[in-house]
Formats: sequence, structure tokens, C-alpha cells
Amino acid sequence: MSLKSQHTHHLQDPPQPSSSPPTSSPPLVYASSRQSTIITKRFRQLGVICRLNAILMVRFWKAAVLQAIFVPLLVIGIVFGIQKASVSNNGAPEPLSNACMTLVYAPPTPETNQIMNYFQTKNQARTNAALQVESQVWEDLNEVPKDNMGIVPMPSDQFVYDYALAHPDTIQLGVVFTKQTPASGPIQWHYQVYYNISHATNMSTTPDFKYSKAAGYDRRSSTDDPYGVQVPSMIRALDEALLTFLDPQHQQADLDYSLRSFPTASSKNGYSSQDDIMAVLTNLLTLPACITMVMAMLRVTKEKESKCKEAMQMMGLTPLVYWSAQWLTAWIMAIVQASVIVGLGYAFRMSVFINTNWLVLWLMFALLTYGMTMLGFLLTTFCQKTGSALGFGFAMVVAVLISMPILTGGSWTQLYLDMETGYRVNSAGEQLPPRLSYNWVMAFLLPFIHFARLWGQILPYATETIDWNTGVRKSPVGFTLSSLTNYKQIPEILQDVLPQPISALTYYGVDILLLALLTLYFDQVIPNEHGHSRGIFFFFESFSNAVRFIWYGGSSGVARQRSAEAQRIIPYEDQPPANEDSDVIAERERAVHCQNQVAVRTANLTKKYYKNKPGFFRNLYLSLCCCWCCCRTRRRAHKTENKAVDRLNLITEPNELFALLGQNGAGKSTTMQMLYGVTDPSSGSAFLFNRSIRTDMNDIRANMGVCPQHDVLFNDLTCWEHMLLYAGIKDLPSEALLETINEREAIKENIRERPTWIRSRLEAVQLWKDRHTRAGRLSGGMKRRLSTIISTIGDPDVLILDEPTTGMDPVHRRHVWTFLAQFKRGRCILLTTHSMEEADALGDRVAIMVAGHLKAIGNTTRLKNKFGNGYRVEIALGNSASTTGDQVGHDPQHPNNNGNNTLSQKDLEQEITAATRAIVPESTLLDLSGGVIVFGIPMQAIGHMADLTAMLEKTQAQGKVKNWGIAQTSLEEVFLTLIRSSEDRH
Ligand SMILES: Nc1ncnc2c1ncn2[C@@H]1O[C@H](COP(=O)(O)OP(=O)(O)OP(=O)(O)O)[C@@H](O)[C@H]1O
Repeated sequence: MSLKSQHTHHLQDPPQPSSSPPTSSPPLVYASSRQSTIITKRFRQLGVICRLNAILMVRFWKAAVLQAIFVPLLVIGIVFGIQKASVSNNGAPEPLSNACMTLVYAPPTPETNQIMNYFQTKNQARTNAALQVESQVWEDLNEVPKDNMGIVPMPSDQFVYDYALAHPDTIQLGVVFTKQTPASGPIQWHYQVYYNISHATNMSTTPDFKYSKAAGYDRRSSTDDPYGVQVPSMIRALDEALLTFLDPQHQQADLDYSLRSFPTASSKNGYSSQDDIMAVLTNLLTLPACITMVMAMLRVTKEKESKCKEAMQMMGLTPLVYWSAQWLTAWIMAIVQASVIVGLGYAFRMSVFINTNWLVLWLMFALLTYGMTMLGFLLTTFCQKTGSALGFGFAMVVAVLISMPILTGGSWTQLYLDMETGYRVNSAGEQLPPRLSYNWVMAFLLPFIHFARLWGQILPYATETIDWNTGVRKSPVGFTLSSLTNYKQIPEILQDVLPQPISALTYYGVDILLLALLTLYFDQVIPNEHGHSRGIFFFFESFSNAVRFIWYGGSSGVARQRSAEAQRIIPYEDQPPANEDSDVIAERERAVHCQNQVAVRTANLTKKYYKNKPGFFRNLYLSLCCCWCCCRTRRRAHKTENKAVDRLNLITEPNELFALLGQNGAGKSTTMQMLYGVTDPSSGSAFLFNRSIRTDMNDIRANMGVCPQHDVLFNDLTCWEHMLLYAGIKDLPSEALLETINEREAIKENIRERPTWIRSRLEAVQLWKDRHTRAGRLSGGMKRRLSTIISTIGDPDVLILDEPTTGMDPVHRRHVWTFLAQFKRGRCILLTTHSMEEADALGDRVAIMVAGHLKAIGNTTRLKNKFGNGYRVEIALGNSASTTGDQVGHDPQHPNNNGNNTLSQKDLEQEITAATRAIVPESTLLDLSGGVIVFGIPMQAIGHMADLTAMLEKTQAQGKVKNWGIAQTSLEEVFLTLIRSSEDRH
């Protein structure tokens, strides 16, 4: 979209600047502006910024490889190594002593001995297990058997219990008999069966232990369940034995039994199985995501600190496109990293990986990395420097590493449930919802919480678990895709309270969306270093634009309205400064009452800087305060102010190069910064082709080129890549790329390279040969040239150049001048400079600013005539001269004539001074030193110049004058005169 109603790109012969630039510059070839919809333009910009990120990643490939491959490899390697080391050393299961007692019984009475003999016989007949019934009662609590023992009598129930506790691996089963003989009724035989879970558990985890399916041990099936196989068969055998014992005596008896586990000893492996270690080391698995987050934060903050991001936005890149490119790049990195982690997990055969569906794992790791990077992006909106981003990132990594084991290790369920009382019930005993809900936890916007939760739910499914009630170690059932929605909570008590695992993925998504919105928001409302930011309700702008669009009947109506707004008279706040120059007053009237569309119009543009500037939160508070309170607080907050620009009124037309001059600190850069939108005016406004810098900056930037005072270049991009980048931002990518391809083909086919518009521009500033040099390796002057030429990409209607030629040598400066002189055709260029020669050579009009005020304005001739001293005559005296009586001043009685044939230096000075004064009485002696006399001749004395010249030629012939010259007052003298006069006034 063009800012101007009519815009042409026809080239005309450039006007010749007063200094003669080289004539060998190539002709300019401008890229034609493409008409594309705003959507396609945004997509093209997105592609260009993604390409930029890709180039930077390739340039910093070591950092990319570190994040994507090395850190995941290191982490998985460490976890794997620790698991191995832990299992082979401390964590190895204790070897099971081969010697064990299969069955102990108590008390050893003749009756129980008899019963156990029957038991042995029956058991052998059925299972072929020849268990010997020991005759000796085992009475030593500390002794362990040297060989396997079959059926061992023990003194008492208490002894059996204590022995099992002291030697958990030694006894498999036990039975304790009690016989009661009531006064009436049958005898009561009761036996207590003990089974040893600890023993079963340790046997099942001992690598060397050979399971015997025949004996009922099959770890992979349910037959290793003591309830299912051993205990019932033992009860059956005992009942048989008891019945056999009772039958010969035809006794009446009641048989009863009970079942009980021996005291459960904790697993001998303690917390050292592979899977337990995996759970404990979970925080290490978040390390790759943390590293990626910190790297992304540093990259984005570096672009902010170096102002490259600002530069791209000045050239028309919107924050949404910029951030979308960052998000897309982060997603690609997350995909790569998750794939590497999952691949390594499979490669190392880690049980949690091989027992979990790969898609679930992949999504979980990818979303973790992506979520953490999104969180990092949000944090960068609060950082201006890479140092603070590093600090924030580091703090976040520490927080994650510390909280991860707590969150994954089950404590997150504690977080989820009520902290103090667990489940809450009301007085009627009904369960109340937990006080601290997971939804609330989600509000922390910390994606690693969802990772911890999902990981915590996956681990019991994908790793071996120990039933802490029974000590039984269970094989993993595996976490499948359907487990995401059909998950049985462990412990079951949480079944109705905890969400299904799929919700972690949903929360990841919600968090990521919220983080993206917050990043966009804070990126715009947190003030930059100039204090510029958008209002906290800026998102209503689009709404109000839409209303305006409907209200004024479409884009043409809006354009008319804009024009009317721009032309509205902006009254003075107070009296204009005293002693204002008449041209400045006229310019102000023109600017304030302007009725036509002009290129740039500033109306009372003012910028105040405050010493004690309020920060973001203060600004927020002030914006929310009511008016009265707000004004008072603002006044207090802004006690000390510095008016950098004070009611500036200017108009520049299309086709005009307007040069702004001023001392350091005069307010030139501030004026430019307000025009290109990195700092807000304190009052007044400015319009570029009727678009207000306060409300239409996006429109303005789409057709504006900016070369800021300090180079904002990517050190790692070449000149050529810079040109392509900004061509893309200005929506010229296809042509640029096409021509790049053509160029490559031309080189390949040894055809003379086709001139492209990029080439012509780089050649114009003598950078073609260095096009593949990275900006970081260019000299200061070369960087300036590159910055200048970048600002011209897209043929903007308004070009702002803030001291573009600073640091350039005279030859290259002239190349730039030539280019600018040609380029200004059809557009308006605003230029600030400290080079009077440059302003003189290029400026159609020149303005001089002093302490924020406009001091003088006009074309250079007018300024020289108005403020200069007319002409300047410099006369260098000869060393000596013969006296012939033909003295210049026709004064034979000259007091200094001492009668010798030579005149002294002083005599000569006096003689020439007198002669000049005689011819031009209005002349003023400006300087007399070192044998050089300088006269100022006012413009009105121009008629005497011929006589003066004749006199000087004559004296030169006589040898009294060695050399002389006449020059018009320079712009520099005008500048100095104005500065001095304003200093005198102060
Ligand atoms: N971010 C800022 N915060 C506070 N004061 C500032 C800021 N930027 C500029 N100023 C002040 O505003 C005044 C004008 O500065 P500005 O940079 O516009 O001058 P300039 O004419 O461009 O000078 P130079 O020729 O040295 O670039 C100076 O007094 C400066 O101290």
C-alpha cells in the first residue's frame, strides 16, 4: 500500500551535488512494489524471519547441536549410567541364600509332629517334593540353616514370628497350630498359615534364581502369587493331614484356619531398582528443555538488545509475525529434541520408554520443550539485556530441577489434594472437592508441572512397581494410547479425584496458548528504553479501527477522515519563543494550518524526558488512576524534565531532501525517533502522508525506510542476507530470490551476471564486492553504508536517515550522496547530519535546531544570505615588497614608510587593510594572523567586488600579496553564528 495518492518510481537525472561525486555509479534499478494482500504479506514475512532463524541456527550450529542432540544424549546417558552403576553395586538385590526352610511349624507337640508327617507324605505324593521333617526343634533365633531344610519345627508362635523378622529370606511358609478342648462339644483345631511375601519378592528379583513353573513360580504369570498357588495348596494339604490324623481316632473336631503374612520386610532392593532410579532422576530429563529455553531466551533478548528486532519492526514487521516465527522455530527445535530423547530412550532399552506408547512420550517431551521455550519467551519481555535474560533463565532452571522430583514423586498429588487434611468431608461424611485444584495449579503457567503430572502417571504403568502393602513387585502393564483416557489411578483412592492423563496434554495446550498471548501483550506494553510502549488496552485499537471503518464507510471514508484529522489546527499550548526567526514563524503557520497533503508534517511536536521516569508497574498504576489523582501523581513523578524537542513545526514535501542540523543533544535524533515510532511524543503530533504517528504507525512503517543513528545489523548475516531479509520484510522476497537463482545460474553457465536491484544498490554504495562478508566483520563506514542502503529497500515514500554518513571516508561518502541524490526523486528524505558539506550538497531545505527549538529554516542560499556574513575575502600577504612610491593606498606620507625599499609585514598588513576598507567601507576585519587577513564583505557591498578584485590582482603582481580568494559564507559559518547567538542570549 502506498502512503501517497500518486507515487512514481521514474528515475530522472540526479541533480549534481555541489561537491562532485564519482560518476561511475551504476544506474539504479528499483524493485517494483508488489500488490499483495495483507495476509500473504504477513505469511511471506513469517517465512523470511523463520529463514533468518534457520540461518542463525546454522551459523551457530554448535549451539543447535548442543540443544538438540548433545544434552539429550548426555542426560539419557547419565540416567542410564546411574541405573547400571546403582543396580550392579548398591542397588543389586541381595543374593538369596540357597539354604532356606520351606515350612516351619509350631509348637512341636507329638500331635503336630504326627500331623506334619502326614502332611509330608501327602505333599510328596502330590507334588513329588520330598520335604524332610526335621526331628530337631530349631531353637536358635540367630542361626541360619546351612543347607536347605524341609519341614522344621520351632518352639512357639512368637519364635516363628521373630525368626521370620530376623531372617526375612529364610522361611517360605509357616504354620502354627492351636488345639482347644472345650468342656462340651468337639475339639477345635485351628492353624495359622503364614506366607512370606518378602521372600517371594526377593526370589523373583534375584537374577540367578531359576523359576520352576512346575513349582508354581512364574514371575511373568499370576502363578507367582502366593495367594493363588502356594497357600491354597498348603491349606489343602494341611486339611488332609489333619483329617488323616483325626480319622483313626474317629474324633469329632472343628477345623479352622487363618491366613497371615509374616511381618513384611521392606524390599531388600530398597529404592534401587532401575525404574525407581528413573523416577528419582526425572528432573534430569527436563534439562534439555531447560537448556533450549535459556538458549531461546538469549537469542531473542540479543535481538532486542542489539535493536535488530526494533529495526525489523521499523521496516514493517509486526510483533505478531515476529513472535510467530519464534514460536515456529521453537516448535521445530522441540520436535527434533523430543525425537532424539525418545529415540535414545528406546536405544538404551529403558523400561519406561519401551513400555510406553512412543507417541505419548514424544508428545510429552515435545510439549515440555515447547512449553518451556514459550515460558522463556514470556520472560524475555521483561528483560532488556541478555544478562537479565540469563539470570531469569537460570533461576527458572534451578526452580525446575528442584521441584521436579517433588512433583513427579507423588507430592504433586499432595499439591492437588488439600494440603492439610487430604480429603475433606462435610459433617454428613460427604466428600468435598479438594481445596487446591489442579486447575488452580495450572494457573501457574508452568508447563513442567504438566510434564511432572503425566510422567508421574506414566511411571507406575511403564515401570515395575512394588505393592507397598504386600511387598509384591509387579511387572509393568505398559502405557498405551488408550491409557491416556482410560487410566486407573495408583493409588486407587485418587481415582475419582485426579484427572485422566490426557488432560495434561490439554493443559499443555492451554498453557502454551496463554503464554503466547501474554508474550504478545507484554512485548507491547512494557516500555522500551525510550519509554515507548502501547497502552495497556491497546487490543481495543483493532476494535475501534473496525468501528471507524464501518462508521466512515470503508477505507476511502477512513482516509478522508484521517486527512481531516491531520489538517485540524493544533493550537499552541503557550506563547511561542521570543525572537523567533521570521522563516521559522512562517513554517509554523504553514505546518499548523496546512490544508494539503504533504509528506511529513509535524505540529507542535514535543518530547520531554523525565529524570525520574516511572517504570512499568508505576505506569500501569498511573494509567488506572482516576484523572485528578493521576495528574497529581504524574506531576510528582515527573519533577525533573528535559525538553529534548520543543514544539517543532515542520513541513516537508515529496521530492524533497530535508536536512536537520544541530549540535549534539539538539533533539535531532529524538525528532526522528518520534517519526519512526520508537519514542512517543509528549505532546503535539506528526503526520506522514496524513497518517498520524500516534495511531497509524503500522501503516506508516509499511512505507517507510529508516537508517537509525546506530547500526542495527545482525553481526552474523552477510550484506546479501541482510538485503534479502529486509526485502522479505518489505514483501519483495520472490523477486529477490528469483534473481538470486538467476544469478547463480548465470555464474554456473559462465554468463555475465545479470544486474539485479539488490546488486545495483550494493554497487551504488560500493559493497558489492563485500556482499558475502558478515556484518560483524565490516568496518564502521561499511556498516553505515549497509544500514543506509537497507533503509532504501522497498522504495519507501519516506526515508529517515539519522547521520547516515558518520564515519565514512570522503570517497564513499560521495558515493552515498550520489545515490541519495538520485533516490530522492519521488520521495521525501529526512536527513540529520553533522556534516555541513553534506547538508549543503544534498539538502533542498535545511533546518537548524538549537536545544529542541527550530532556529532557522530555508534553502542553503537563503540561510547563507540571511545569517552569513556575505562573502569572505582571504588575503595571504607576501614576505616583502619593493616600494616604488606606487603604494596601494596612494599615501606617500604613510607613517610606516621608513624610506627603505622594503615594507615590513606590519606595514603590509596596514596597507592592504586600508586599501580594502577604502574600496569596501562596509567590510569588517574578521581575522588578522599569521600573515593572513580575512575580511567579511556584506551582501549589499557586492557592487564593490570588481574594484576589490582589481586591487588584489595588482598587489599580487607587485608581490605584496602572495595569494587571495573570495568565497561565499559557508553553511558551517551560518551554523556557528546561530549557535553563538543563541548561547549569547542564554
Ligand atoms: N532515552 C533518553 N532518556 C532521557 N533523555 C534522553 C534520551 N534520549 C535523548 N535524551 C536527551 O534528549 C536530548 C536530545 O537528544 P538527541 O539524541 O535527540 O540529540 P541529537 O540532536 O540527536 O544529538 P546527537 O547529534 O549527539 O545525536 C539530549 O539532551 C539527551 O540527553
